[in-house]
Amino acid sequence: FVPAGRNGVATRSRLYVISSPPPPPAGSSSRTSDDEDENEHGALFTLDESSAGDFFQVDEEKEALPPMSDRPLPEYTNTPEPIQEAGGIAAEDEDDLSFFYRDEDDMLTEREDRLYTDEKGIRREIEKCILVGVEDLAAQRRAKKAELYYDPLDSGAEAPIFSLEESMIEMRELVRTAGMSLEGEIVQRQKEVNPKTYIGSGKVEEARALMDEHDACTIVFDAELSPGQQKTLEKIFNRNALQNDFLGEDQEIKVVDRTALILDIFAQHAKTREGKLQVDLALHEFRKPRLTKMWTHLERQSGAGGVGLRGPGESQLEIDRRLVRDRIIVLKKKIDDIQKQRSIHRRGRQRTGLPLLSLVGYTNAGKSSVLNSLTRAGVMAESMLFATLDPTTRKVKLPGESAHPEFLLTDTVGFIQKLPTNLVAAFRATLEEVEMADVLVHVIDVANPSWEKQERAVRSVLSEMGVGDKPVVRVLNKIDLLDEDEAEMLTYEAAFSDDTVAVSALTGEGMEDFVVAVEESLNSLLAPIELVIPYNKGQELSIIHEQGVVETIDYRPEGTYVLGRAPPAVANRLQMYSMADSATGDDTQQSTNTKATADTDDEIDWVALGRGRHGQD
Ligand SMILES: Nc1nc2c(ncn2[C@@H]2O[C@H](COP(=O)(O)OP(=O)(O)OP(=O)(O)O)[C@@H](O)[C@H]2O)c(=O)[nH]1
Ligand SMILES: [Mg+2]
Repeated sequence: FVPAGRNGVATRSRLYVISSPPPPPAGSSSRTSDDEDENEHGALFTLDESSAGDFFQVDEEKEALPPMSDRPLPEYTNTPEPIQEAGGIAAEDEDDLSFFYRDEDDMLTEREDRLYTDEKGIRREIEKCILVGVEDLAAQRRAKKAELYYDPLDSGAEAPIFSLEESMIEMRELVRTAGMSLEGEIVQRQKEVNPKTYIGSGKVEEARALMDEHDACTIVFDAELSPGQQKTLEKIFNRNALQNDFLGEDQEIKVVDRTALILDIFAQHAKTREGKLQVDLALHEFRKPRLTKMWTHLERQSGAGGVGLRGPGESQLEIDRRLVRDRIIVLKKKIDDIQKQRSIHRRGRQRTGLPLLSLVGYTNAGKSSVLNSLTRAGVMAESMLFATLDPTTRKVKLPGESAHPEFLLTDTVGFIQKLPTNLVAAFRATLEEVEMADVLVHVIDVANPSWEKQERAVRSVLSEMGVGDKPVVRVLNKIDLLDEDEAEMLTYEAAFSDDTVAVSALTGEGMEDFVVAVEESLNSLLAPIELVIPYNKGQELSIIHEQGVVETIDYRPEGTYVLGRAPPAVANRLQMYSMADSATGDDTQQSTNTKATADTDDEIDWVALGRGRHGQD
């Protein structure tokens, strides 16, 4: 069994190490945990060992963190000055005053106001909306051209452009996930965008009439609206609303664009403290430029109630701006602190060292289901977009005589086309997991008619992130939903490809192939060796056995001949026994000894790996 954090072995892969470890379950061979799944519900990830079956075993512990209220309060230098103000923003003020005593629990409750609980205790949506789809004909034409020159092997390929219908299907799903009821749709095909209202004035009228007809209070645009466009549209719709007076006094028509809709879903799904802080930051960044434009009704010198609490000549708008600005500073600071904590955990994982695989893929592709099917980790898998927002890592043990009996698998947030970059940036933590991974597992929902475009959209994000050249295992998921011919075709295609497997995470079909593909991808991280090891260096031989793969072994007079693969650091260290100088092949001589030392920082702890296997033997 491997003691966590052996000295002198620097590793590339990482394992979460708990700072104050709970007692390991009986039979556990190493100590692992996830710093990320700090969860308010505590018991989201339950593990049913008995159901893990013969095939996969799960080794999992959960970090035992004290409840938030019991933890020491961090010190902040950027404390915003307390502001008290009567009127509409009182809640914000209160939040600022007690900022350090309660925050994450009270954040992001805005959404709740739009839901109500019925007599059976079920939450129901009250928000009716209509959806506006816009097809940019010029962009579509460009896309068609690009399609002609599309090179499937170019990992840096540009993101594909989804057709109007494909995009609308996705938007309907997003609207549903956000908890609204979709009452009607309007589409416009246009050559250029109307700078004031995005869509043409005729379409605005049409939308108004449709909203009128259905008593809808929200209009969702499948586009990124500028703050100015949003303001103009809101003005137009609300003027009409007031004239028709069907919404009552305090309800206003909201104009929501794609970014705002996705942010709303993120806000509803954020579970961990870090996730909530990140979403809150993204929301504030989103609102900041809209403050001036959108909330012009706040733009007045506030009267009663502000005495002593306002800076000289500060208007309501200035106060609002200051509140948002201060909040952004504090949120950033808090997130920074968590990131520091995270890097401590990461160093711990690096010491223990197991290969790290990261699940990536379009939202709803089945990433969490793949993780579940492998580990029965009980990660929430739901038929909604962006069910997962926080990275969750599990240790997976493979069966039998495997060179890589254990690895870590991280579930991450899903990608979506046209995702604004500032939103992506808000999920730095998740993206870091992807950057750190040795191998990416790209899960693709082949039951979705747009799966090829979705796959390309993901690949273009990956290459933007600079991880486009990491080894990838392509998982064609949900084959159970395809008709027989289609399923057969994809399975056939996968059988001819080293890095592609066709599976159903739901039924477990093809998961054995997945495991083999993972093994192969991990093997690709090993360097080929051909050595003759003197008999007095028997220890070196066992290291190769443990950490690498031995293909041929032969006992010769001068020592043991070994042909196989080993981690690059081991291969480099044993280079003095290399057969490279002799006439037989030269594939071990790929780096010098000096490089070997430089490389060690970047290494996987294969000793841990090998011993893990021997522990099972
Ligand atoms: N029929 C079928 N459904 C599947 C399969 N894999 C996943 N699903 C379903 O697809 C939905 C989405 O699965 P998730 O595992 O939550 O997908 P995800 O990629 O983690 O999604 P996000 O976290 O929201 O990005 C769930 O309803 C799953 O039950 C499969 O192989 N077959
Ligand atoms: Mg998920």
